[in-house]
Amino acid sequence: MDQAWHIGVIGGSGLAEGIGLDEAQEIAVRSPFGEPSGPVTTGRIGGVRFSFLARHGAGHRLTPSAVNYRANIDVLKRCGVTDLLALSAIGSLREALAPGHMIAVDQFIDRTEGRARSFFGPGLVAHVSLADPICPRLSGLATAAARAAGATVHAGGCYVAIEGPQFSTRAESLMYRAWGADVIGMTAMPEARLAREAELPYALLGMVTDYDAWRPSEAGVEAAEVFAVMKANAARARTAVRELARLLPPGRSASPIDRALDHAFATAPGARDPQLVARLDAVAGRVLG
Ligand SMILES: CSC[C@H]1O[C@H](OP(=O)(O)O)[C@H](O)[C@@H]1O
Ligand SMILES: Nc1ncnc2[nH]cnc12
Repeated sequence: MDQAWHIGVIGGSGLAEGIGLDEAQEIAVRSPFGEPSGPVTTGRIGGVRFSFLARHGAGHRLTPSAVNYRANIDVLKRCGVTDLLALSAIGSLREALAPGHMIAVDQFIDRTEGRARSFFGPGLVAHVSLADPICPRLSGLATAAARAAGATVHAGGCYVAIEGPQFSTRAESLMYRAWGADVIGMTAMPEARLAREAELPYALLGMVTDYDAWRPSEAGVEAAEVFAVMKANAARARTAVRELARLLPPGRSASPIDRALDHAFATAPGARDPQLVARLDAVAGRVLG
């Protein structure tokens, strides 16, 4: 039987003020994985439930490396989110992806270092599939929603996630292009990995803010450029979320991602660490009981 949609939205740079939910309520949700970036704002658009979390916290306090991605995903799962839409500022590695455009990415290259990238570990080993890290259904709906909001939207593309906080050197920027990456950012990994472990279909709508550092005749990206383009496009991103609410089919049919953990566990039931299992009550309660 179909269930009700409950869309989680993680707002990135330029979207810390939220997405404009009706009947909005701010709730502090605790996580066994530590401090999330801030409270969750939960509310409605039309008949659809949404929960919003500002990735870098109120006032953009957290660096991409300091964001507790595990706690963020955990609290959204605890709120009952069924699907997760990430909104991010991204640099472009392709001429055709111009500042002001949006892109619904569908692949990742992960160059981040030292971030907690799994809910699982010693005492409960799990391996989920990440071949197709993006949910095609949610991504398709987000693409249509962004187009309905008036944006030029590119469907599909590869996002390389760097550790930051510095932007890339010209040599790195050229190397990522040669690797086949189309856009660059600092936050989608490990966010997308963790969403899959938490059985949350994940899509990422990126707002192109700059051409990074690969164009020979141009200076490399500066933060001011990113903030200015984001400021100019934040309203459109919010409209895209409202359009998404309008475009969602009335009921949510099951997704294979809802069962990503079905065959993922390597550790035998009797060998599992009860403390870790307890921490996983929200993320993996469906399979761990
Ligand atoms: C402000 S420029 C770099 C910053 O912007 C992006 O953040 P987010 O993905 O949360 O929108 C990028 O990944 C960096 O964290
Ligand atoms: N060029 C860039 N590199 C990394 N993250 C970004 N976010 C926005 N533009 C970026």
